[in-house]
This record gives sequence, C-alpha cells and structure tokens, in this order.
Amino acid sequence: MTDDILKPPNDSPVIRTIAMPADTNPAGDIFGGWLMAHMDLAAGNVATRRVKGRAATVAVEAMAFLSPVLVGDEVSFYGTVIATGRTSLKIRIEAWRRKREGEEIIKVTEATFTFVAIDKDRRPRPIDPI
Ligand SMILES: CCCCCCCCCCCCCCCC(=O)SCCNC(=O)CCNC(=O)[C@H](O)C(C)(C)COP(=O)(O)OP(=O)(O)OC[C@H]1O[C@@H](n2cnc3c(N)ncnc32)[C@H](O)[C@@H]1OP(=O)(O)O
Repeated sequence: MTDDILKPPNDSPVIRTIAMPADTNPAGDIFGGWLMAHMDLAAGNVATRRVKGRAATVAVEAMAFLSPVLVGDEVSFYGTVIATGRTSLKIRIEAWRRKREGEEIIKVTEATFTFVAIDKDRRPRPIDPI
C-alpha cells in the first residue's frame, strides 16, 4: 500500500458530509453515483474559485472505488488544481471516509475532473493567470 492511500491531503476538504440512509443502494451501501455527484460538486467549487466565474465539467478520467461507504460515515472530498490550460483546468479530487465512531480514515475513490471556464453564452473563455 502506498503512502497516499494511508494519508489524506493536508488541505481542508472542499466538502465534508455524512452519508445518510437516503443515499444507499438496495444492498445498503452508499451509491457510487452519490460519491460521483459530490466529487463533481467539489471539483466545480474549486474550478469556480480558480476561474472566478462559471465552469462546466467537460471530462472525468477513470474512477475506481476502493472501499465502500456506509451509512453514518463522515465523507471528506479534497480538491487540488493540478494543471491549467488556456480555457480548461484539471482538478484532482479524493474522497475519504471516517467511520462514525472511530478515527481511522480510508481513501474511498479519486478522479481527475476537467472543467472549462465558460462565459455567459456557455462558450469557453480564457482563464486569467494567477
Ligand atoms: C447561477 C450560477 C450559480 C453558480 C454557482 C457556482 C457554485 C459552484 C459550485 C457548483 C459547481 C457545480 C459543478 C457542476 C458542473 C456541471 O455540472 S456542468 C454540466 C455538465 N457539463 C456540460 O454540460 C458541459 C457540456 N459541454 C460543453 O458545453 C462544451 O463542451 C464546452 C464545455 C463549452 C467546451 O466547448 P468546446 O467547443 O468543446 O471547447 P473547445 O474550445 O474545443 O475546448 C475548450 C477546452 O476544453 C478542453 N477539452 C474539450 N474537450 C475535452 C475533453 N473531452 N477532455 C479534456 N479536455 C477537453 C480543450 O482541450 C480546451 O482546453 P484549453 O486548451 O483551452 O485549456
């Protein structure tokens, strides 16, 4: 097991929430789609701050689910901009779970989202350099 599976990022999470019974699949575990939606939201939040305006998801790279999320888990979504192009940017999102009554934290999934800064007509617009 590599170190990055054992330790979450140092930054504050973009989103931290509790997995609820309404978020489960028929087997009682949390839906993968619930995680994906939160990851998109977290990446969108990071993108919106970076591009100082609207941004749209244009692509998501492969996502593997490493560990199930259970009802009552605290789930934290961390996001980092890893590359910036002319109008697009790539954001790495990691999701980590903590059991309700414990301190152990486990990586659940990770993925790289590509967002495009868009204008009022929903067309790509250049991203300001930092
Ligand atoms: C009232 C408002 C409140 C706001 C409150 C904000 C709150 C904040 C938190 C909320 C956050 C929510 C976050 C949810 C975000 C969605 O849910 S968005 C909805 C889902 N996404 C969509 O509907 C997008 C649909 N796609 C499109 O409209 C068009 O593809 C786009 C995005 C406008 C791009 O148009 P295009 O003609 O493909 O653009 P093109 O010039 O070819 O390429 C532009 C850039 O994208 C890159 N690109 C294009 N396709 C790809 C691809 N497949 N892979 C990688 N890169 C690509 C290009 O390489 C290029 O990059 P740069 O070299 O310029 O850096």
